[in-house]
Amino acid sequence: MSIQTDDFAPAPRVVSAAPASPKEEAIERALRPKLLDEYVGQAKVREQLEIFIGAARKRSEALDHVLLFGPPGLGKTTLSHIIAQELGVNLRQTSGPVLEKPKDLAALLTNLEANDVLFIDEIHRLSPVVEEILYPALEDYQIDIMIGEGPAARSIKLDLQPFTLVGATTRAGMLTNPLRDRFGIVARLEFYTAEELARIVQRSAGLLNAPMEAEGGFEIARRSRGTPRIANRLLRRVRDFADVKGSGTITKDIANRALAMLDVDPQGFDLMDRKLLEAVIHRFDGGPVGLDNIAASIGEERDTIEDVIEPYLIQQGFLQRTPRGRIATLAAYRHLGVVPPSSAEALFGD
Ligand SMILES: Nc1ncnc2c1ncn2[C@@H]1O[C@H](COP(=O)(O)OP(=O)(O)OP(=O)(O)O)[C@@H](O)[C@H]1O
Ligand SMILES: [Mg+2]
Repeated sequence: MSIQTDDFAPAPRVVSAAPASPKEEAIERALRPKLLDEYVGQAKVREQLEIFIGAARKRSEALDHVLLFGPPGLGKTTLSHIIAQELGVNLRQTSGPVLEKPKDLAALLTNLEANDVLFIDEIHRLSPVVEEILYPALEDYQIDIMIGEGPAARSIKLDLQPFTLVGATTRAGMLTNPLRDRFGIVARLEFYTAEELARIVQRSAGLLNAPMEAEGGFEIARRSRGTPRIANRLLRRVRDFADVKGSGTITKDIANRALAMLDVDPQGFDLMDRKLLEAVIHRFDGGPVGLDNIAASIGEERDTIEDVIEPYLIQQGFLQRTPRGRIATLAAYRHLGVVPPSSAEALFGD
């Protein structure tokens, strides 16, 4: 009998913001809003895009290049699809790490039709040689490609159709300046409010044919770390719980019990969040402590801490990022039921 390595894969973190599996990605696709009107929240970004897309359509021009940035699961990929849909053009999709050689990108670019959208996910991970090709493409819709090899090699210019690049990244800070400067529209996605997430959960429950009371939906929304991907994931787990332990309807009580079983606390924090706060408080006296020390202490990758765990803790005011390292705030002490030292009172008390 062969052993599948999957059997030993660690259980995915229930509130991790990355898609857990190909199956989850398929479900996500089904729940993805297709039009700007169905896209909940991010009012400012939506309003801007509505105007710019409307103008581009009216003039039958390509939309300006768009950079979308923000933590995982907030709707960057969703928005890129919506942009193409609203423009009424094709969407070609790729990602920074996939584009290894200049010719990979050249092939994509030369196949674009007029005003198409090219979506490059994880655009901060483009290799420098590929990025070089992109500059003239973005600016003048032209690329320089090398033909032949050795002494006979020469460079020729190719004209491209006008197109829109939509780049997505969790780390705007890691983009090179010349690349960032070439985006006419830069949109930062923010964490969603509980009310906005409640609307998303309500809509998804409808699509999944899951009976749900409003209060049950709100309980899920409130504990989803401001992230639609997590909201949709928790919804599916709570629905399972409702089917097995209840009558099938997602009530407030069912949601509470299911989320407790999943170790999601009333603040929406999971084990990793609490582990991080506990480490800062107990092992590093509340900080300031550097990222590498935190990473070693909780056995998590630096990048995961910076991209996935920290942003929400910081946004919620449980952690502060200072030049000297991370500091736990009074809210963090209170959340863990630890009496804060006087130094923390002095720093954060009012
Ligand atoms: N504004 C929104 N309204 C409704 N649903 C949303 C919204 N944003 C995201 N979602 C839902 O959340 C899921 C995850 O969103 P998406 O894949 O677009 O995130 P992402 O920002 O691209 O994440 P990553 O950084 O991991 O690529 C989508 O499948 C979609 O169902
Ligand atoms: Mg994405």
